[in-house]
Amino acid sequence: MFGRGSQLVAKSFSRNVAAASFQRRLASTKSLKETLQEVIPAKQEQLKKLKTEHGQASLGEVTVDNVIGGMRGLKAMLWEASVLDPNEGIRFHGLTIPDCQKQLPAAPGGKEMLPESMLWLLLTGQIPSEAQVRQLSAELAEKGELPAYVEKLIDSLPPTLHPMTQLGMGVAALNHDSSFQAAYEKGIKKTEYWTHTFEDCINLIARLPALSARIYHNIYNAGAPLPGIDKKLDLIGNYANMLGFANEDLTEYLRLYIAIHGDHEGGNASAHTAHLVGSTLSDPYLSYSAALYALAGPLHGLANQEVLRWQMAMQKEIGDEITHEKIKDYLWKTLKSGQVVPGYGHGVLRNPDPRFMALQEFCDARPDLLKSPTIQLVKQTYEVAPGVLKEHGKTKNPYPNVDATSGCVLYHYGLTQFKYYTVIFGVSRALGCLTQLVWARALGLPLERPKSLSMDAIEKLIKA
Ligand SMILES: CC(=O)SCCNC(=O)CCNC(=O)[C@H](O)C(C)(C)COP(=O)(O)OP(=O)(O)OC[C@H]1O[C@@H](n2cnc3c(N)ncnc32)[C@H](O)[C@@H]1OP(=O)(O)O
Ligand SMILES: O=C([O-])CC(=O)C(=O)O
Repeated sequence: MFGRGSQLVAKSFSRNVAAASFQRRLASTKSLKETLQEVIPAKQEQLKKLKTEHGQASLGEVTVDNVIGGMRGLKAMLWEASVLDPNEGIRFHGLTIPDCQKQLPAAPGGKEMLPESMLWLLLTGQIPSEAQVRQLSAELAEKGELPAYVEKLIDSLPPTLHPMTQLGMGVAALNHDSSFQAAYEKGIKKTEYWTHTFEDCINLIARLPALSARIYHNIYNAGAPLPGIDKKLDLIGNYANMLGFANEDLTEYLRLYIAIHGDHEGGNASAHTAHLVGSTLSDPYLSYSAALYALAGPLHGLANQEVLRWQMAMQKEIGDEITHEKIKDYLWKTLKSGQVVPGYGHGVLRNPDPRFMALQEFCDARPDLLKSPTIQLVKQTYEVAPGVLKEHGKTKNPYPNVDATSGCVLYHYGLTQFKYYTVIFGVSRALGCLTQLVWARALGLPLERPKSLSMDAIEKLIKA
């Protein structure tokens, strides 16, 4: 799929990062905040050097297409934790998803990397030791209870209100207790911004499972008991428990899902929104609440809900005897009616999404998932859709993105309420968005304010 040369360079780079990180993992017992404190000065120095030595270096020109085409391809944002390659997909501090699967600590008795481990990697660029991850899980459980006023707010919402609307409201309301906002009002120095931002980010990540589970409970499970936080469980062990799913396979799936959806460089709509809002020094709760409403759009995170809706409509129409020919006809019907095929295409990727591949591998390793009609239909659609989209000739990327499969596994395990699926994505994307907010404060990044142009102004510039 990729050039052999670039594959070898990528492999050796990833091995080097992996070896260095592994040594650190064996050695360190420092807390997340202490580790972060250690790595900040070198990054601050790197930024200073870039500014003073290369501030005027060009990274490419800006075309009219960039301006009117959703800024596609424009290199215009600093984002530290991950970089997306159009062909290879995402790397977190240089590590691919398989690298992370090998190196990041799992839950006791589990196999999948923990989102806590991914958070550690995103924030510090280092692989944590098991002891460090257990300590972080315990800290998150300790901080995970919702304040009573937020419980009351969520309980007062109509169950017909979309779960993503509820999640954004709950996250915004948590800013009542923002450490950053309180410290800013008191008048702290800029060098102290990051510690308060960090405190808010950790508190928010800790509280997302209880908030998200409460939303699920109120809408789909009212009347059933809602368990509290178990201080001995990891973040997602608790989330699954509070959702009412004690199934260990689903819990492992959620750990993998939430770890790999955590960050997708900075230009995606949710990450970019968090960064933009955060650049005004809005606190992490308000910044991430805004990001959630970008994630709730069907061209972005909500596509995982749309895939299920689309797939079920297809199944209803073509019946139980599913063939490639029938799927092909349904794909053409969707395209000819002017709709997009959800779960396919991407703003940057030009190959199948490695997150899609990782979730497919999870299914391939489990006979019950392989037998599931919902998951079989994902595979059959994957066998046909790229050909149809190529023939249709519009999309630059005819391959599946992560949303093509993520919800189908949830459906198989009994989490069938697909309007809820983007909330799970929202629990995950906090890892990357909040990491960047901490770094934006530690690096003193400025207010984001690009220049816009009217069409007349563009024409004037072209003539000049
Ligand atoms: C986690 C994530 O956010 S992953 C993305 C999730 N979203 C989806 O799966 C929704 C379906 N996909 C899409 O709508 C698009 O591929 C996007 C929004 C993801 C990317 O959009 P773009 O970067 O503009 O894609 P691209 O440059 O290939 O678009 C060119 C044309 O192909 C169309 N196209 C792109 N993907 C698809 C698709 N899956 N089905 C049909 N048409 C498509 C676009 O709508 C556009 O049409 P237009 O010229 O009439 O406006
Ligand atoms: O990168 C993007 O534009 C969309 C995406 O896949 C994500 O945010 O996970």
